[in-house]
Formats: sequence, C-alpha cells, structure tokens
Amino acid sequence: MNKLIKKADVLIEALPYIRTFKGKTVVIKYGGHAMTDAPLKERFAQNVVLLKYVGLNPVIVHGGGPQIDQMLDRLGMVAKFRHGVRVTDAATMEIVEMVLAGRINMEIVDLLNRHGGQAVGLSGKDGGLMLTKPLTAKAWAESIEKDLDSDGSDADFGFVGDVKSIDPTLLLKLQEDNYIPVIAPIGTDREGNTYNINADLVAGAIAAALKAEKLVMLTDVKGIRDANGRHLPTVSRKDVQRMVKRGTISEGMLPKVHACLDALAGGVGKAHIIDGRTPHAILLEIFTHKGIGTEIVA
Ligand SMILES: Nc1ncnc2c1ncn2[C@@H]1O[C@H](COP(=O)(O)OP(=O)(O)O)[C@@H](O)[C@H]1O
Ligand SMILES: CC(=O)N[C@@H](CCC(=O)OP(=O)(O)O)C(=O)O
Repeated sequence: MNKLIKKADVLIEALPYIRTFKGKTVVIKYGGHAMTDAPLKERFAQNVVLLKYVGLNPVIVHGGGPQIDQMLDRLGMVAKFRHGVRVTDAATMEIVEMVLAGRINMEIVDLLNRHGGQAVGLSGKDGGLMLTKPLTAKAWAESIEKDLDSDGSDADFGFVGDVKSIDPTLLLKLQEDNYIPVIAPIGTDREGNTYNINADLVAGAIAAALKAEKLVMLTDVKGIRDANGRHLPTVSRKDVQRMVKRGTISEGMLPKVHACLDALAGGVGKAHIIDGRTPHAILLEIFTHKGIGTEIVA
C-alpha cells in the first residue's frame, strides 16, 4: 500500500509543473550521443508523448553526428572535423542529408507514433521553416570565442550552414492540430544549396522563434561542470559567459551554451542541459523539484 501511495505522491509532485506548463512549448534537442540503445529510445518517445498528453507542446530537433560518422565509415569515407564542425563537401552533404533527414528523422517519428503521438518529420526545407546561410570560419570563431586564424586553420567548412531566419508558421499550424514536429538540422539558402547545420544551433533558433517556455538539450554528460569538475544544477547567463572566457566550458559544450544563451536572449524562459542517457531524463528535469541536469536562467 505504501508503495502505491508513493506512486501517487510522485504524480502529485508533477501537478504544479503540469499546471504551469500547460499549453506551453518545450523545444527538445535530441543529440546523437543520447540515442543509444533501443530501450532508451523507447523511453525518450514515451516521455515526449506524455508531455503532449498532459498539455505541453513538445518540438523535437534532432542531431545524429555519431550516426553520420558510422555511415561515412561504412561507405569508406573519412569524417573530418575542424573546431567541432564537420567539414562537409558535396559528397558528405549527400550522406548527412540521407542520415539526418532520412533515417534518424523517420526513426524518431515512428517511435513517437508507436507510443501514441502524432509526429511529423520535417527538415528546415519544409514549408519555408528555415532559411540558411553559409557558416564562415570567422563567424564560427566568433561564436566559440576562439581565434581560428592563430592556429592556421581558417579554411572553409564547405556546405555547413548557420540559421539565417526561422518562419514558425508551419510549426504553429502543426501544434494547433496536435502534431509533434520532429526537425532535422538541414536547410537551404535562396539559391537552393543544401547545408548541414549543428543541431544545437537549430534548436536554439527554433526555441527563440517559438518563444518556447523551455529549451532542453539531451546530451551525454550530466550537465555543466565547474573548473573542479563539480556538477552545477543552476547557472546564470553571467556564470556561463565567465566560464566560456576561462575555458571551463569548451568543445562540444560551446555550441550548446551559445544556443542556450541565444534562446534566452530571444525570449525563451529557461534552458536545460541534461544527460539523455538517464532513463526518463526529460520528465525528471521538467516535472520534479530537483531536476537532474543544469538549468541556465536569464
Ligand atoms: N564545463 C563543461 N561541462 C560539461 N561538459 C563539458 C564542459 N566543457 C566541455 N564539455 C564537453 O562537452 C561535451 C558535450 O558535447 P558533445 O559531445 O558535442 O554533445 P552532443 O553530441 O550531445 O551534441 C561533453 O562530453 C564534455 O566533454
Ligand atoms: C555542421 C555539423 O557539424 N553538423 C552536425 C549535424 C548533426 C549534429 O549536430 O548532431 P549531434 O547533435 O548528434 O552532435 C554533424 O554533421 O555532425
């Protein structure tokens, strides 16, 4: 009996959050490192569908970096990165689009639908959702606060893009009809060139365009660590800026925190970085007092 009462207590703990977030949008970035085994993927889908059923509007933006690497390897092609960005020539772009907008996007849509959601797969190309521009080495250096020229590697990234603008009309229409949009980080410019975009950047831009209540990034670490390796449950915009300057935040965490700060500046309520390998990470972060990851507050 006690066990059953505890179960009810857990549901009740979620009540104030369900009330607060009812009707609000939550953009979830599902990183390739968080898509590990099948049971974890099922739990991800259950979490997202539950959010929808209790009245939130989840929007998924997915990555798939490790899965692109695997496919390139199978085809005998070599994955090349410079400053955390995949150098994307025309042949690599074809594979990136096939893996992200094809395989991974469809897999997530299928998972959500099997768990009772009504998911729709998109890329930035659909319905004029996203306009893309080439990402120059200079712009990237500025965004990760590094001087790329100083180490002699300011060469072009190829078909790598940055978000120029988002038109949320299609997403709002889908939300109105109760669909869950699942977005691959691929877009075009006005000339029709296809670009590969870091999924963190796309998630941040979409969260800002939708003025989402929350941006939740699922990755493969517990959240942000301080200089002594201690987990930080809450950080402010200023804390993050200081940590970036000191080099405490580096590598793959840089585009993530930049996307989070941009989203907050664009009107998003809170950004969260959580370990997507923890079962039920999304529900634990959104519906419990303590949360499990790092929240970044404006
Ligand atoms: N201060 C920090 N706190 C936590 N992780 C950090 C920090 N600085 C750098 N990192 C690195 O960022 C990585 C997360 O980025 P990445 O692996 O690119 O994520 P994803 O593939 O999910 O987009 C972590 O594995 C960690 O090595
Ligand atoms: C330009 C660039 O690097 N694009 C990424 C897009 C996928 C991504 O961001 O995937 P994760 O979120 O799993 O890292 C790539 O090609 O790997």
